[in-house]
Amino acid sequence: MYKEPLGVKVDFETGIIPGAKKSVRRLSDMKGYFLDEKAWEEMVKNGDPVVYEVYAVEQEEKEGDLNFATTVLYPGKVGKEFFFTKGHFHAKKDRAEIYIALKGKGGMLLQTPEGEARWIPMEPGTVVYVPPYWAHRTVNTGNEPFIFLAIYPADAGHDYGTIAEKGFSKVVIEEDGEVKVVDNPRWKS
Ligand SMILES: O=P(O)(O)OC[C@H]1O[C@](O)(CO)[C@@H](O)[C@@H]1O
Ligand SMILES: [Fe+2]
Repeated sequence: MYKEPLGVKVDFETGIIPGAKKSVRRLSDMKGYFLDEKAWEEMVKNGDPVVYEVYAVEQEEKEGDLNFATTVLYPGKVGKEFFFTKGHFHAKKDRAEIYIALKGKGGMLLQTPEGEARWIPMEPGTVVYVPPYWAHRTVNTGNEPFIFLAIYPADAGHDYGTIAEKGFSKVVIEEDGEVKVVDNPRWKS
């Protein structure tokens, strides 16, 4: 009747959670996500790098329960665009989430269903509150792995479709040696 409590030690240096389910996203898993399609194709041909790894401790999809996961988002760029996670709305759209940055440098792009975007820079210790209804994507703007912990309702689910199709209204690029958050030229609301 009662579930067993759990204490695990997250390795803040590597992001590894012992016993967690690991998934790996390579660049080839992210077709259509980056603006520079030629650069994407070249990089997929030349080694198809791992963009990020997720270590997840997940429960049954029931209201009231919680999941947690670390993500190790590697440094890199496709063209001018920094490596990022796919990004998603929650399938249950009104579910919120908390992110805690552990290592490296990056940020989070958030967006309403109408396409209003926000950028929140993240460094170790930054806690980000993702309110209900906001899509969210993390971006590595540094040159070492960007590692963070996410805590989310077990019944939140993932809706990747909208973002896969339309992307975010902003993109995070490097220009003149600077990190810039600019309008996505391909965005259509
Ligand atoms: O699910 P995405 O967009 O690939 O991003 C990965 C991260 O987001 C989560 O889905 C939580 O929002 C985690 O599994 C992981 O921390
Ligand atoms: Fe989420």
